[in-house]
Amino acid sequence: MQKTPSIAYNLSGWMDTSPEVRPAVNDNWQSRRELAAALRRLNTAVLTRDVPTELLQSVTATMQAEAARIEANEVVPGTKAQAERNSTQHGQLPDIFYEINPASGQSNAIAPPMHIWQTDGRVHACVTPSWSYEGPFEHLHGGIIALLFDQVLGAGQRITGVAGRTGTLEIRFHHPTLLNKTLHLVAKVDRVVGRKKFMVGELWADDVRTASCKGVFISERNWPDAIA
Ligand SMILES: CCCCC/C=C\C/C=C\C/C=C\C/C=C\CCCC(=O)SCCNC(=O)CCNC(=O)[C@H](O)C(C)(C)COP(=O)(O)OP(=O)(O)OC[C@H]1O[C@@H](n2cnc3c(N)ncnc32)[C@H](O)[C@@H]1OP(=O)(O)O
Repeated sequence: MQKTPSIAYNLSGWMDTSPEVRPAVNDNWQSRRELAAALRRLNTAVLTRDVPTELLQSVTATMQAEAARIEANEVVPGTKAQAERNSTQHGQLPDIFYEINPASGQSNAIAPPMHIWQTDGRVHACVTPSWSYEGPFEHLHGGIIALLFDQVLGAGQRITGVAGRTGTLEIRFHHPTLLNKTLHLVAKVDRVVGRKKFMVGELWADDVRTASCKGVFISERNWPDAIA
């Protein structure tokens, strides 16, 4: 039997329709974005500077104390729990998804963060991975490329109207992908066969296609249309 769509799980409105990152939904999320940006900066600085041991130890002590101050607050673990709070501070599911996703979340310090938008039946994305994402010397880690593709193809499947999980991702790495450069991704639905959505995508650095991806996403059984 079809589940009754719950407003709390409606993701519509999650994806942008323009290359502009949307403003945070409130001051709390704006502050989280700024903290995430500071954490990314700190991480990249630690990885790319010749830092004296004493300074590293001092910063560690400060950061441990700051982490404890944050941890002293009420625990709200994960997208679902955050959405169920349904408060002005926590926002609705699309807002939360936009902020905390590990590939595109503006408020998630481990996200590069990639920005995704939909136009003309395709999904586009741009991202500028820093030194924090290095794999081979001076180039982007292949596992991070897989993350970016999973997210962009996963976002693109919503064009079909039904959400699903990643079944298979197949990536071909054509050329090394430079760091600290704005990359563009594009994805579209190739075909739909039953519950299987076959997606295709490409990663571009300027006019060089550095990787391409095919993905199969399996529509959720009995999942309400509202999740798409
Ligand atoms: C909570 C669900 C909602 C998910 C939310 C996702 C997106 C929301 C939408 C928009 C949001 C925006 C961005 C996207 C965000 C994130 C994207 C990343 C998503 C992920 O990162 S997600 C984590 C990694 N992912 C998993 O953790 C999956 C683990 N796994 C399973 O949960 C099952 O394994 C499943 C569901 C895959 C299938 O299970 P099932 O029981 O529903 O399917 P079943 O066996 O009935 O097969 C039906 C037909 O699919 C074929 N088939 C089966 N498995 C296949 C496979 N792996 N590859 C290719 N084809 C496959 C069969 O061959 C058959 O084909 P045929 O009909 O022709 O016989």
